[in-house]
Amino acid sequence: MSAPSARPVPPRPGAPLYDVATLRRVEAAALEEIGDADALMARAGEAAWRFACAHWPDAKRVLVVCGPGNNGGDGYVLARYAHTAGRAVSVLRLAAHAPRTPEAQAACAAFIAAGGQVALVGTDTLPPADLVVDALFGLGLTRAADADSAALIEAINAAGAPVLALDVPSGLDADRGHAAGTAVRATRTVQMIAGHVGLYTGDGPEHAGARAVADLDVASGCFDGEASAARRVTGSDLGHWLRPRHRNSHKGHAGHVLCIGGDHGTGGAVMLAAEAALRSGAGLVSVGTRAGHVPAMLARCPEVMARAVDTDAALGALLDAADVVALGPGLGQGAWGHGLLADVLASGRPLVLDADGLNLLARAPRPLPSDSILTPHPGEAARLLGCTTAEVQADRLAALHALVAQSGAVVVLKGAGTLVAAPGAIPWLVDAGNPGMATGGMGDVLTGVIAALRAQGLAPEAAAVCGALLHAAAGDAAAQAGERGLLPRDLFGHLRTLANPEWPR
Ligand SMILES: NC(=O)C1=CN([C@@H]2O[C@H](COP(=O)(O)OP(=O)(O)OC[C@H]3O[C@@H](n4cnc5c(N)ncnc54)[C@H](O)[C@@H]3O)[C@@H](O)[C@H]2O)[C@@H](O)CC1
Ligand SMILES: [K+]
Repeated sequence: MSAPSARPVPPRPGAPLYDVATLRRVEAAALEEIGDADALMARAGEAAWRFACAHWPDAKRVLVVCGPGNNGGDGYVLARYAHTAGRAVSVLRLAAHAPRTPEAQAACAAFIAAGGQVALVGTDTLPPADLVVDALFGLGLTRAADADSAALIEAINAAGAPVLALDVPSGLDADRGHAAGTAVRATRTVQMIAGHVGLYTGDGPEHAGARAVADLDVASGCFDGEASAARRVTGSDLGHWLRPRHRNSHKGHAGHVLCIGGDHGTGGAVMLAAEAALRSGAGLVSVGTRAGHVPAMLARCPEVMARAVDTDAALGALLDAADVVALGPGLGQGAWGHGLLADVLASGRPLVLDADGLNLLARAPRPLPSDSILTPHPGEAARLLGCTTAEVQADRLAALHALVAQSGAVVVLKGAGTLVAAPGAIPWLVDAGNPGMATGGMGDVLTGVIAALRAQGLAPEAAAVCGALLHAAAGDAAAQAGERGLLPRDLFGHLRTLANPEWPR
């Protein structure tokens, strides 16, 4: 009799996202293969029109704002389809934005030949419309929008109609996810050929709205030899990492997490991390904290083994028993926290470092165990890098790479479009989470989740990305009841549910 087949392993998760330089090369390869630049633009404009019809089938008055480049060209093609379909189409452009490329000029001429009209627009209020199509700037944006373009973008945002952005919401940097000046706030964005990394992190999600990709039938061979800038994962990818437990599991198999932190006045932080670790499947969770917080910890969660760590001996015993240490929530930056960090680093235990653990590291940089995980928010990242939070947010991917290079660790850069990277690996982008999660204590929960997954045997990179995803997905589930007022502890029940994806038995 043959052995029962192994449970199916899903393919490597994540959809590739690309930077502009790579998309330009892919586009060039596609143009070479197709042999006709107008044909690719025709596909883009037609795909965008089909997308508009699918989402706004009843839009009678369609306003298309065209810029000077090929993004504007896509807009002229869409306008021709809309006009031919009998919609009331207005194409508007700034006087300075006459089509400059041969393809855009041809698309504009074809629209006019079909009976369409192009009007010059000032920077004042736009005429009423049921749908505004933003074809002002795409991948070719090279600097913050000039004054007239910025005013036009403001007019699009104030139009009071749904906005469909072609390829990129105009004004957004498609690599960095940064809106240096003003940028279109789209209802939806249809990206051409492949996903653009900047639409998924930083300012990107806010400006792009719901994102889709029109692949324009570009052959997969056009991507040969091209690396993605990031891999996008969503809650449906959790099953890749969260396998069912073996029937004969015992608590020793699920690992022992030690959470350390909770200086005077911030005891709740380490309690949140500890409970999150239990709800994410850690077999045992210990807490080392200030003596005054031990009774509250035990009252809140009797499954936790809470100890005062006011002496080195007490900490040593806890460290000996731990598989993974989560250090930082509520730690403070005083002598107590400083001493704990030094002792934990000396122990060489696998480490998840957060909050004041990171701030102490920024003040006194030192080597970390090679399998450490750091979970900075943009402010902590800025302190580690010696720059401003705004500089981190202006180029989150660059900040992520710099943190990995600096620390040699796996880094989770939190914020909208959380990024995760290990040394030498393509970053992960977590496409989940919501603004309701901008609440004190939410990061402490993430620390506990990641530590628990690490303790259950996931390698550092896997624990970090799966943990960030599990945390964000739990936040989304909790936000079903509303984003405002969402508390970190509202995630606990959802962590438990989502940590157990359905698997055929
Ligand atoms: N080449 C092709 O056949 C295809 C092109 N596509 C479209 O083409 C777009 C890229 O076209 P382009 O490379 O022409 O670039 P864009 O159309 O994005 O913009 C380039 C133009 O905007 C000007 N510009 C850039 N930044 C500015 C600023 N801050 N203020 C004022 N003017 C500014 C540039 O001088 C240039 O004239 C893509 O985003 C996509 O929409 C895709 O549809 C795929 C096919
Ligand atoms: K655009």
